[in-house]
Amino acid sequence: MSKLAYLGPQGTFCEAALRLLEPDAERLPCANVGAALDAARDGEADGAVVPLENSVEGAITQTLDELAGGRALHITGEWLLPVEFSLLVRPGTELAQIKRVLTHPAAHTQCRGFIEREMPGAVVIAASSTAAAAQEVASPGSPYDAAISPAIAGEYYGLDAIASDIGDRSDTVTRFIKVNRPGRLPEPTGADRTSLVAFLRDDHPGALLEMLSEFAVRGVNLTRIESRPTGDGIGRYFFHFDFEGHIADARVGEAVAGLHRLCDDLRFLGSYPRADRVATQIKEGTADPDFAEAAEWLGKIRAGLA
Ligand SMILES: O=C(O)C(=O)Cc1ccccc1
Repeated sequence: MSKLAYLGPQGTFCEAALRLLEPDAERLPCANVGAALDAARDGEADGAVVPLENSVEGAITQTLDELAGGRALHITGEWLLPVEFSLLVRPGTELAQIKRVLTHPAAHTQCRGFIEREMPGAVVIAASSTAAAAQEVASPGSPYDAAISPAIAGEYYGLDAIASDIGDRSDTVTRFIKVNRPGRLPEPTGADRTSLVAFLRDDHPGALLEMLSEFAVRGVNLTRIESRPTGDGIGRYFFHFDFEGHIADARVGEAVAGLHRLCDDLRFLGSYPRADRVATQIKEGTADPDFAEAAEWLGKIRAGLA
């Protein structure tokens, strides 16, 4: 049975994702995303499940930064799950009494409308996860009045939901990923995604365009691009890319090799089946046989045979 670390404690959205999609796995709750990834790196767990991005709020930046640094991990799977937020309080607390609300920053930004409308005077404080917020609110003498969390966290920690489905949009989905220590890659399925992190060699006009061209000329469709500060001063960035296809595909392999020539450091983050199972559309002239035929043709030219 595999043991998977996740953003805990019990009751997070991350745990719900894990329970749903790997019901037989042993679960290891961790205090934050970094600790979950380290448990996978150190072998304390076989892998980790962490949130990566949200359809409203965008990236979970802690996850992006943790994957870009430290010992390499590979994404081996992804899942898209709807999230629904509840306002949890100790029994007896009323909406009008709420002054201090605790939750994960990604939940805060997705419930801004409700907070402004229903609790305009409340201060929102960041917690490491939605369930950590609920656990804290439930603890004796807590200075916080409410947590924004999944409803199930209320059941675990003995809190009441005084409002449900408080997100600004009802169709919000979160993308969770499973990571493992580098090893055998998942087989190509025809509906795959590849992720990597690119650190530019030097800053010059058109540097980003040069990277994008490696994808464009080979017909590789990007599905996400994100710049993150390197920490080495204003204006210094590295880039996260997600794109369609598997590293085993010729066009993807060649695009990644092209990026490798352009970059100081290129970190491969994995090729894995897409959660939505949408098959990759292959542009004319960019299928594997097209690359093989072109290589054969070039070989003949070089050998003086054509
Ligand atoms: O804190 C959690 O429960 C998480 O799993 C992270 C998160 C927070 C808000 C929306 C989606 C995921």
